[in-house]
Formats: sequence, structure tokens, C-alpha cells
Amino acid sequence: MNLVVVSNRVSRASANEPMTGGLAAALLPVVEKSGAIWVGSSGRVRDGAQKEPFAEIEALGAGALAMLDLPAAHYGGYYEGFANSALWPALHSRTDLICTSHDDYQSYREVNSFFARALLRFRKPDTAFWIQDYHFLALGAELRALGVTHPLGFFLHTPWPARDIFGGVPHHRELVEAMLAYDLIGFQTEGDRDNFLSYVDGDLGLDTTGGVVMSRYGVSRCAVFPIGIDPAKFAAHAAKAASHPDVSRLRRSLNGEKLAIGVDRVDYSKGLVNRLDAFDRMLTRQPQLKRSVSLLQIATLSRGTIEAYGDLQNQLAKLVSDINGRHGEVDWTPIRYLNKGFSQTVLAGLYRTAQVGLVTPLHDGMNLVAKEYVAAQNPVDPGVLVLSKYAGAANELDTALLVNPHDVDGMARTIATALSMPLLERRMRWEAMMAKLRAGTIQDWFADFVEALQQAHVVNDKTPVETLPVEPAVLWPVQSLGAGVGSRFH
Ligand SMILES: O=P(O)(O)OC[C@H]1O[C@H](O[C@H]2O[C@H](CO)[C@@H](O)[C@H](O)[C@H]2O)[C@H](O)[C@@H](O)[C@@H]1O
Ligand SMILES: O=c1ccn([C@@H]2O[C@H](COP(=O)(O)OP(=O)(O)O)[C@@H](O)[C@H]2O)c(=O)[nH]1
Repeated sequence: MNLVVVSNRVSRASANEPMTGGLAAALLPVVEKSGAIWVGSSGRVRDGAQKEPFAEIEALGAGALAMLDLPAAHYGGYYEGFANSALWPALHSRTDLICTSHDDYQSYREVNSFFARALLRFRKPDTAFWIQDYHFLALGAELRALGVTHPLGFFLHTPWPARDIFGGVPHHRELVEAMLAYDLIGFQTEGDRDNFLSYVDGDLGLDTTGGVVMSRYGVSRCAVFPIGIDPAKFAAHAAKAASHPDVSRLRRSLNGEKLAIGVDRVDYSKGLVNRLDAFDRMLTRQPQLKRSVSLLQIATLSRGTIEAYGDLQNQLAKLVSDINGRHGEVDWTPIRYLNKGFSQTVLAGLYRTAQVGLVTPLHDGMNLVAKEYVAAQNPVDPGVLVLSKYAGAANELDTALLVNPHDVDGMARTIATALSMPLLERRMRWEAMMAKLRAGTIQDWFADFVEALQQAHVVNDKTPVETLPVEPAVLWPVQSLGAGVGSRFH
């Protein structure tokens, strides 16, 4: 099979450069190895009609990386507008932050259609297209409209919200109808899949028994594929990184003091304000902890041209300065707040230096930082993960200290508990989490999805729409299919 993977953001970063976001970070090593063609945005725009849509096509491992310059007239409306000011807030249950226009929607559809036309050049008889994320909900339908009958898979990296929340997105119905052009629709968690099916059932009136939906496009299967990491790679990076100047300087600067670490894009979904408030509250309620613990918050700037993101950057800078001003001493600063990125090799060393990992999003599709923090720990003296119950990762990492990110007092108490947790309990919790990470790696995620996509399309091919029986679960017993594909597949 010839696999074409499509995502808005692509990466060719080496292990020595920072990654922008979990999608590109996760895909790079597996796409590189698979020999797939990875198609995405170059991050640049072009005016007017393009004769040659790809700015660059270059080798990537055993395959290729193809980057498109997007139409200048539509890029802003597509990326900053509809994708990140309508879909992103709604998918993270923040419909109050939706700020979009009909023009944005038109641009979103134009860019989906532009990608579809560009993808035709990669179509071979045995090609399968695997489309990533909310930027391309309608790309499958655009490909079908161009006559593409190949397997089409889609994976959503973000949460899918409750039915009435998605109903707050302008053109929500058209978008979900378009999604049914995909043979396979993958989600991070069962909750996300169930929310999607509840929309399809309630708003579109389609049968969703067994996670299978029949529409004018044929059959779409909805399933769960929690994205993973390569835990062995992070463990190896962490063991080696101690000698890296950034890591050794951090260690020296701590003078025996404990460290809590947070690593996030500056995004309202990440719960950074509540996290800083919780750290502040802990120092206020338990002043004896001053000088015995500090917080390193790596906060990489993201989507800064969008007002909600710019406002958050300002709010966070002010909050950090306020907390440091109140609790700091001439020779002690409670929060080190850095708006810059680090390579994953250095990050692994920073994770390992910290006795507590703080991952407290209000909503998050998965959150790979949570998994990376665990994988980077020293097995004989592991740190403690404090994890929001609203991160997709909490489904697997259920022996972390789970918190409600809206309960600032509760988080303050939990951070203090993490700091004083006995070694035996830390080891037991960590070993249970490592077992989960080893059982669902990024390589497994990739292989499971591709295998399921092939199976889903076989069923679609063999089953013309008019001959489908009324009960799709009879046609397609999901449990037995799942058993054949692997235990992570549900
Ligand atoms: O490309 P950007 O606009 O700079 O944003 C970065 C990425 O953010 C989101 O990442 C998601 O994917 C991760 C991996 O599955 C997951 O762990 C995390 O919870 C998600 O937020 C977004 O979905 C990507 O498309 C962006 O590239
Ligand atoms: O300085 C940094 C900060 C983050 N990351 C990577 O960015 C990804 C963030 O993914 P996550 O799923 O946690 O969140 P997202 O940003 O995708 O919402 C992780 O793989 C991190 O290792 C990085 O390489 N350097």
C-alpha cells in the first residue's frame, strides 16, 4: 500500500530542535520510517493561481515530505479564522471564544478543496489517504467529489465535545456530513467517539449502532486510537541529557531545591492560569515550602495573531510577575517562565530533573507531554505526574495524581502531596504508567490505524450502498473486527 498522510503542520525537525505541537512531533518518526508521503502546509502563502502547488518536495526517511504554499487570499480565514477561532474553541468546549465569519468558512472550504486537488498527483491504484485533524474535516468529501474511491481515513487529535457544544460551530451540520466521506474516523478516547456518534445520531438522524454510520458515502467506522509516544526513546534521551549544558545548569541552580515542571503551548485549553494560581496558593497556604520548591514553566508561544492567544500571553506574563513579586526573595524566584522551545533531547533531561510534572489542561485531546514526562523518569527515583482528568492521557495514565483543573485549592493540595510522596508509592504509580506507555506506543498507533483503514475500505468496497442491510452491526460486527486488529483497537 502507498500511504499518503496529510496534516496542516508538518515537521522535518531533528531530535535537536524543538517541535511545534504534538501532532507533528508524533508523526515525524513514524512517517519517516514508514516510507509514506507526508503532505502539509509550508507555512507560506502565494498569490494567484499556482501552476505547481508544491513549494518543496524532499526526501524524508524512506518516504517524502511535500509542502504546499497555500492560497494567500484564504490562508488567514482558514488557519486563524475557521480552524483556530471556530473549530478549536468549540472542540475544547469554549464556544464563548468562537469568533468567525462566513468568509472564514469559505476560506476553510477553499483550502480543503485546494489540498484535495493537490493530492491527486499522489493517487496510485494502491494509495490510501490518511488525513489528520480538524483543519481538514471536509477534505475527504472534496476528494470523493473529485472521483477518488481510495481508502480515506481521518484522525482527530483534539477532543470532540458534547453534541450541543459542537452545534455552536457555524455550518456544523455540513461539516459532520462531509466527515462521513471517510471510511474510518479515529478519536483519542471513547468519550470523544461517543460524543461524535451522539451528534450523528441526534442531529443527522443516522443509525450509529456499533460505531458504524451509513450515509450517502457508504459506511464510516468510528473507533478509538489513543496516540502514544516512543517511551524507550525518551528514556534513552533522559539518561543521556544530564550532561547537556541546559540540564546541568538547571540542576546546579536548584541547590537541592525540588522542581515542578510544566511544558505547554500558550493556549487557553492548557489551563495555565489555574496552574499558576494553584502554585501561588500552595506557597501562600504552606509558606514553609518557599525555597524548597520552584516551578519551571516552559510556555512556547502559539497562534499569537489570534486575539484570545495574545490576551492570554499578556495575562500569563502579568500573573507570573505578580506571583514572583509577592513570594520571591533576593536570592529565590518561585517561577521560571520561559517563552522558548527546547529540543526533545533536552526536554527529556528537564523532565527527569523535576520531581513533579504538572499537566493540567481544561481540555486536551491527549497531551503527549504527560506521557513524555513519565517515560523520562529515573526508574529508581521517579517523579510524580499531576494530571488533569480532562486530558485524553488520563484514560491511560490513571495512576497519576488526577486533578480537577477548575479546583485551584485541590490542585494546590495535590502538588504538595506529590512533593512529599514516599519512594515506594512513586515507584508503584510510575511502573503502572510505564506499562501503559509500553503497551500503546506511537508505532502501535500508526500500525493499528493503517490496518483498520485497510479493513474498513474492504468492507466499503464490497458493499454497495443499496444492498446494505438495515442493521449495520450485523453487516460489520465491530468487536470481532477489533479482536483481529489488536487489543488497543476498540
Ligand atoms: O499547529 P499549531 O496550530 O501550532 O498547533 C499545534 C498542534 O496542536 C494540537 O495538537 C494536538 O495533537 C496532539 C497529538 O495527538 C495531542 O496530544 C494534543 O492534545 C492536541 O492538542 C493540534 O491538534 C495539532 O493539529 C497542532 O499541530
Ligand atoms: O519546547 C518544547 C515544547 C514542546 N515540545 C513538544 O511538543 C509536543 C507537545 O504536544 P502535546 O500533545 O503535549 O500538546 P499540543 O501542543 O500538541 O497541544 C510534545 O511532543 C513536546 O515534546 C518540544 O519539542 N519542545
